[in-house]
Amino acid sequence: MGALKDAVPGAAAGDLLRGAIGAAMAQHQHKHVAGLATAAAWPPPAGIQFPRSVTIVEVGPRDGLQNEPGAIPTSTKVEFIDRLSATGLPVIESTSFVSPKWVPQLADCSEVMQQIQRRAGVRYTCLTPNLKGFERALAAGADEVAIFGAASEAFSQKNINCSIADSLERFKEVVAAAAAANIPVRGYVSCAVGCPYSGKVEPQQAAKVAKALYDMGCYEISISDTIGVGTPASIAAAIAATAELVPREKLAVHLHDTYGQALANILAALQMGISVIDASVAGLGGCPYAKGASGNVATEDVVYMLDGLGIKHGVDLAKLLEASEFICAALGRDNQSHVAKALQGKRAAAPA
Ligand SMILES: CC(C)(COP(=O)([O-])OP(=O)([O-])OC[C@H]1O[C@@H](n2cnc3c(N)ncnc32)[C@H](O)[C@@H]1OP(=O)([O-])[O-])[C@@H](O)C(=O)NCCC(=O)NCCSC(=O)C[C@@](C)(O)CC(=O)[O-]
Repeated sequence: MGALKDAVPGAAAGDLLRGAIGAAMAQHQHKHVAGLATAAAWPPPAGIQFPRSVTIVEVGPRDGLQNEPGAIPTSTKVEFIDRLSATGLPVIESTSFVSPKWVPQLADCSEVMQQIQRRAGVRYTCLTPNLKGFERALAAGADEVAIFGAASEAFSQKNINCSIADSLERFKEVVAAAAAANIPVRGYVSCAVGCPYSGKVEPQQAAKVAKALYDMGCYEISISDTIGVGTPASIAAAIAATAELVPREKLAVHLHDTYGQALANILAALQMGISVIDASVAGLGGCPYAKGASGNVATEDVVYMLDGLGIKHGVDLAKLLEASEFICAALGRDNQSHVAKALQGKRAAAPA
């Protein structure tokens, strides 16, 4: 928030909190950021291969907001999603249809889905833990839903109040209802390398749950480091074990950055052929039922790294920065993206 206030001399905090950065200011920022080059692309060193293009799944409006301490107006969430839609991001996980008693921050999920301005080519997706959640998501116009299993029994109990086996039975109902409604279902395997309650998770355990989700009909499985304890070695082990049971091209990664390993872990995943990456603008995020978990890898940082690697992603970094500054101002939060901070610093130093 500090950086944005500095960029807008005289702006009252209340103005920033209430909402929209004005269109004129957004244009001004865009012009300045657009003038700041992103990473120059270098060819990969001999013997190292990366995917030619990557799909970024933006989880900021869901994962990023579910753990916020203060109330966030529905209009702020809607504007955040609409700004993200304008960046070229192809998938925006917009909210969760979970119990409002468990995640009060997303209790306005139906209103959010009904009020966003849908942009052609963008998939607006939602988390659904059970049939009730799926039915609500369908009624609210979700393009796609995600079910979220865990590789750790303890986390499954804390997060969705049932065992892994029971969760898989519930998810089958969601997948069947989604198939009948022609809605694609994505699957998460949370705590794929570490659990806040039971510690280290074996790669085979993550792989087993991933296979169960894939076999029941999920079109993609996101291997998730919920508490950000993974390193390139443990993430690679989870991917390798899972890829023995689920086609590699059906795998994604969802990496929190608690220990500052997320970008390194993504690089390892890219080298293993993974081409779908979850990320959260400004590094927002965290699970209310995983104590100590910090935000996801920042989308801006992922975009910058992909640019440097010459990997296509379709996201406009300048517009992403606008969305990122908007939500940080609305939440009164510092931006956790290194790239956002660097670009803000450059902009502040640039002649007017
Ligand atoms: C799964 C439940 C519902 C079980 O919760 P429960 O208490 O065992 O469920 P219940 O069936 O007994 O229902 C309790 C109440 O919730 C209602 N209810 C039940 N379901 C719904 C629904 N879908 N929508 C709205 N309301 C619902 C239900 O109707 C009832 O209402 P009451 O009769 O008391 O008034 C609960 O534990 C829950 O909602 N958990 C979600 C927690 C959550 O969202 N955690 C954060 C997700 S992030 C994550 O998991 C990791 C991920 C995906 O980001 C990947 C990563 O970062 O690693």
